[in-house]
Amino acid sequence: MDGAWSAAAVRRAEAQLMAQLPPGTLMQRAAAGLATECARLLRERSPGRRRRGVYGATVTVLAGPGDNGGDALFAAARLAKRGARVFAVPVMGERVHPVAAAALTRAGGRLVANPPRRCDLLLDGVLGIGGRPGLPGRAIDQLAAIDAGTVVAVDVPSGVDVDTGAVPASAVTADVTVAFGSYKPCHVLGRAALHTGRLVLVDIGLGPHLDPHPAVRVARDGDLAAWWHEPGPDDDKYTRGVVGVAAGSEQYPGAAVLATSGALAGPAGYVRYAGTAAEYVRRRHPEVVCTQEVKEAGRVQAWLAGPGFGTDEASLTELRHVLESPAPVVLDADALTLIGEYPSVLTQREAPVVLTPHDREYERLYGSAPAEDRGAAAAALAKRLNCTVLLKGHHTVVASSDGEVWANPTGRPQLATAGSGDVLAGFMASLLASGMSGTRAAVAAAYLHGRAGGIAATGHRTITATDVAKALPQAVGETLSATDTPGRRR
Ligand SMILES: NC(=O)C1=CN([C@@H]2O[C@H](COP(=O)(O)OP(=O)(O)OC[C@H]3O[C@@H](n4cnc5c(N)ncnc54)[C@H](OP(=O)(O)O)[C@@H]3O)[C@@H](O)[C@H]2O)[C@@H](O)CC1
Ligand SMILES: [K+]
Repeated sequence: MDGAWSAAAVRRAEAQLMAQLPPGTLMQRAAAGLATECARLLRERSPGRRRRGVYGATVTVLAGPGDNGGDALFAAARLAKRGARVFAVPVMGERVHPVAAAALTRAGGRLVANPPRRCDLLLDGVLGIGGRPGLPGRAIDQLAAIDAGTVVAVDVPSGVDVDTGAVPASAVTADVTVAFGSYKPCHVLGRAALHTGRLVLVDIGLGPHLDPHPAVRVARDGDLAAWWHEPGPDDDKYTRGVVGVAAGSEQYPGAAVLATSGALAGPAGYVRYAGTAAEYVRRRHPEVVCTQEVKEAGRVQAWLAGPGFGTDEASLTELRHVLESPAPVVLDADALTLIGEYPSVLTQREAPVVLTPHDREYERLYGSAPAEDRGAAAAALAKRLNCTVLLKGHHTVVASSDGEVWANPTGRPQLATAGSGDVLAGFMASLLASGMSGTRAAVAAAYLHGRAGGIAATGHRTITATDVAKALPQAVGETLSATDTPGRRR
């Protein structure tokens, strides 16, 4: 697992580490890592650039008043020593880190008010973890005026809200963000994650001093491999878990087909379908056992209810039957609308429930739209309803009822396509049926679904939900084989 730590937590760790080191050591570590990454980027081929390499490259620094500007100026001094033409623009009056500015001028760089209109690399050293959201006017003007080959954000893209990932005012949009010591929530949450670009972590030795509980958790391949229940020689289709899917209707049979596709791609051994689209499900998936009603479906280890399910009286009755079962449940789409109208159906439930709202469904459940702090928004709903919440978005967030927040690192805009959520929900129910906890099932499903979207999109501009379902087994295979951690057996 990776983590993202708040600015305050980073400062606490930094203070502990700095007490053991000569002054300025951490800034030099940060600047060295930043310069290395910049040099690597300058060596890369880039369409708008005439030459490759550091020597002769034009590098512009937007330098703010604090240590973030200091990091940028020290890194730029290293590039100037290697022959780059460096121009640094102080963006808060004349306030710049004095020692770093002196190092830059000694190395041949220049402090200027008007840099060249074009540069190969723009270093955003305006604001770091001491920044409040928004940019100073001079930074906004320079960003608009400069045509930069590559924009590198120093530690964080300036202007974003570091701790929440909100972007309430202007902010830098980076191609690459070079983070020091640890990730921060803005790198993985909300709209700020879209400003981050590719994320590079420079190790400055902060790790042992960071609080063991990050503000936001980020799953990695190894987590998935450790959580995945690999079938053993004594397993059969029942012991691997049975998934029940209550989805689709005569009007929306596709939701039933897609949700069962997702369920079939998961680790459970058996998929049962209950609903009025049975004929369509049978035709597409002969391996699914179909009934008309939830009560006829028999025992399952997890239910999915909701996609294409309808919101009438009959649907509410079926939802009640699902919730009466002692099994964990994923509630999606129409089931969320029903829960919004009849919240009492959720009370008295002991087995885990995972809710998968998009923003409008969230509003129906919570009474107001999710706040820009999407981690906090998901956690508030999870706490209120005592459920796991998977809040969908370009960076999907999962929150447990006890306040753990996870940001999903996979996924792409093409996944916002009809039926993609049905596949996700069915797959998640299969993970639950295999014995994963509600939060892990939600985190793992988002992760693998995003990865499947990536596989399906390779070489294509558009993808369908069916493509995503078909790519899920490959996403699982690649994820589980990408690590040496053996899959745990039950
Ligand atoms: N932590 C670590 O381990 C390490 C940290 N390091 C580096 O230090 C960075 C943090 O540096 P930092 O504390 O000096 O804060 P930073 O963000 O540069 O600027 C604060 C200044 O900006 C101003 N200001 C704020 N918001 C504003 C706004 N919207 N618009 C305009 N002005 C605004 C604010 O002024 P104020 O208004 O408060 O007087 C204050 O003067 C960190 O991100 C990393 O790069 C590494 O060197 C080594 C290891
Ligand atoms: K920055």
